[in-house]
Amino acid sequence: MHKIESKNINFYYGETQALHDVSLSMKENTVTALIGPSGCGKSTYLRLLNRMNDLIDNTNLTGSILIDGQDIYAKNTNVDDLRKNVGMVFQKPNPFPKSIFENVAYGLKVNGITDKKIIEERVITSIEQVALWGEVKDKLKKSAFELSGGQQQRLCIARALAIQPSILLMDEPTSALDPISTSKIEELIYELKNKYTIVIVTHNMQQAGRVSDTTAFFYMGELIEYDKTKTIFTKPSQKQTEDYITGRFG
Ligand SMILES: Nc1ncnc2c1ncn2[C@@H]1O[C@H](COP(=O)(O)OP(=O)(O)OP(=O)(O)O)[C@@H](O)[C@H]1O
Repeated sequence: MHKIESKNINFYYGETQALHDVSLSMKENTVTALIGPSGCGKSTYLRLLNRMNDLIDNTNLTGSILIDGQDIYAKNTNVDDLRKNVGMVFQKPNPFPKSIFENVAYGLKVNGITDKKIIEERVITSIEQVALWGEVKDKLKKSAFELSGGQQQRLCIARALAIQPSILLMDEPTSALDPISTSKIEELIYELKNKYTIVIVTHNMQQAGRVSDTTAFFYMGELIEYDKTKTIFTKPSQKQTEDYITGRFG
């Protein structure tokens, strides 16, 4: 069974169809990169996986998305539980105006965890998981805004991990970061796939090549090609994929 299975997805913003008959499935503990030129539907697809598009008015979805075999758009789906299971990290680091500790503890508290010891343990584990502990252990009470952009992004990943998701969605997580921070996040993604299933939108082809097991190439709302990353970058079967990865358009 696939961890994520989407079948015949069509998605509309009002009259505009943003995704056309997309079927895409991902195995557990893998990293999948979504690539393609601007406006091709990558983020739209990503946001369907934790129902973030529900927050936009006048949208319509047909087709089905199963996570662990359950239809996430079924009437009885609890969207809060879904979003706990499917964490998300955005393009720009978006820490809350709170301390480093509170940023990571926040989601736990919102989800009803009150035991201080459990909160502390989870905060520490999550910060360790993103390889940030050494850099922040002496200033957990300081504002998260005092961290560098790269540290803030790792903190946001820790915040997402603290609520123990099994899937992590990342929408261009390094596009606002310098090369050193970017490589730290890439190393982290590589480590995290042992425990999580990761889907990452990236404009950076080298990054897709470095971090992902499989790559999906989207063009104008269609999934043109989906294969092992190595195959996509060395022997794509579609001309459009080849043109894109060789920089002929996009
Ligand atoms: N909130 C929205 N309302 C209306 N149309 C939207 C909305 N968000 C995206 N779209 C449209 O849907 C299409 C796909 O957009 P999407 O953001 O998914 O593409 P993308 O591949 O992620 O692009 P980028 O790489 O530039 O982020 C585009 O035509 C876009 O204009």
